[in-house]
Parts: sequence; C-alpha cells; structure tokens
Amino acid sequence: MSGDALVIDGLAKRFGGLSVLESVALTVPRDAIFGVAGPNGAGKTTLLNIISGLLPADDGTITLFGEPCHHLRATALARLGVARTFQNIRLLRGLTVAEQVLAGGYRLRRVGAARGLAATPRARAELRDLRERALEVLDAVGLRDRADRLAETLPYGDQRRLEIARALMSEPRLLLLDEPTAGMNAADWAGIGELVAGLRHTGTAVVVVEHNMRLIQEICDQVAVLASGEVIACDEPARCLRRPEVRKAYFGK
Ligand SMILES: Nc1ncnc2c1ncn2[C@@H]1O[C@H](COP(=O)(O)OP(=O)(O)OP(=O)(O)O)[C@@H](O)[C@H]1O
Repeated sequence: MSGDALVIDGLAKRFGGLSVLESVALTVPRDAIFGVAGPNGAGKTTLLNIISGLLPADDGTITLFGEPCHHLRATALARLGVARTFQNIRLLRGLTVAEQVLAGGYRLRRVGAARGLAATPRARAELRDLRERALEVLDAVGLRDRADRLAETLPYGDQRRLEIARALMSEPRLLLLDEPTAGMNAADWAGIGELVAGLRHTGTAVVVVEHNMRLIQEICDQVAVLASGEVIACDEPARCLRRPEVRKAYFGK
C-alpha cells in the first residue's frame, strides 16, 4: 500500500489559450499537513478544483491512497474520502449550524434514501448516530453551543469553522482547504491554525491553500509554491520561503 495520500504527476490545465497549470507534480504523505502557496492567479484554486473533481485536467495523473483517480468526478471522489471547503463561504441558507454539519455526513449513510424517508427503525437509528456525530464534530471545532443557531447569523470566523466542520463530518481521508483564513483577523486565523494543526495524526491528510505565510510556517509539514502554474519550490516551509526563486515570485527580487 502506498504511503502517500495524494500523488500528482504531469498535471496540466488550460482555459482556452491560457495555460494555468503546467507539469505540476506533488506528493502529499498520509497524515501530512501540506500547504500550497503562491501569488494571485498562480493556479492554486484550479489545482484544488481538479483534485476534488470539479474540473477535469487536460493532462497528467492523480493517485489517491494508491488508486488512480484522475478520471473521477466530484461525487465519486467524495465517496473515496475527499472533502473540501471553498475560498468563498458556501453555507446553505436557512439551516441551523447542526443541520449544516449533518448535511456533510451523507457519505456515512448506509440506509438508502428511500428507506430513510420511510423512517424504518434502522434509518432512525442511523440518523440519531449521525446527529450525535455532528455534535461531536461541532464540539471539536468549538461551535457546539451554537448548534441550534441559523448558520448565517454566525460571525464570519465561526462560519469558516463551520465549513471545516461540515467537511470533517464526512470523515475525510483527504481534506482540501481553500484559503480558510481569508479575511480573518489575527485571533481568528490563529484559531483556525490550531484547528487544522489538530488534524495531524487523526487519519486525515490536509492540503491547505493559504496566503498567510505565518500560518503555513506554523502548521504545515511541507509547502509547494506555485507561480504561473508551475511548482517552483516544494520543501519545509521555512526552507522554502528562503529560496531565491520563491522570493522572486513574491517580491520580484
Ligand atoms: N474558469 C476559468 N476560465 C478561465 N480562466 C480561469 C478560470 N478559472 C481560473 N482562471 C484563470 O486561471 C488563473 C489561475 O486562477 P486560480 O483561481 O487557480 O489562481 P489562484 O492561485 O487560486 O489565485 P488567488 O490566490 O487569487 O485565489 C487565473 O489567471 C484565472 O483568471
């Protein structure tokens, strides 16, 4: 069995005549917290969109826990244990905090929808278990006391936590986070950092796209820096950020 959560090789993506990713190769070990950084427009979100099956690649291979999966779309990848959050918060309006998290647990359901609707004892027991798990997940992200509030009434930082909780509800083997601290103040981003760092050694590998280099240095085992669609460096964060090619990509010198 491969020791890696995710192996990407020769990945390419074009939008019309615009080449957005070129020969991208990355290896994310199991249990790693792996950062993806790079200037605006470098191709980071496109990379996450391809890994999570929202976009097809034009070339290259993706292997997830030893299984080739570049031909799979989002639903099949979710079943294999890929969960993600988005750069812009995407909560479902009108649902409570607990209901949002419960919605992330569909992959865990064993009783089919038709039987679930018929509310058999097995379906009811399963729903009860899922509700308990949703509360445990909310506990883990510090939102249990807000379980019955409408999600859209939460402060911004808590909504970001809730998105992570919803992704964790599916017990992912690979969690993709797209700028989880975007727009946050220092106290909020430090809290998200602790939350993500706490996932190390829980059986979930994390790929986190982040502009916040301090956060990357604090929580990531490795970081890949993308510039103009190519991986220009991949190393431990402190070493990576000292490299001349990375400094040039960020600061032009
Ligand atoms: N659907 C699309 N059609 C055409 N061009 C696109 C599309 N999606 C992204 N792009 C372009 O691809 C390039 C990479 O975009 P992407 O969003 O992946 O970058 P990013 O590194 O995530 O940037 P940021 O840090 O600003 O979020 C950009 O030039 C963007 O305009």
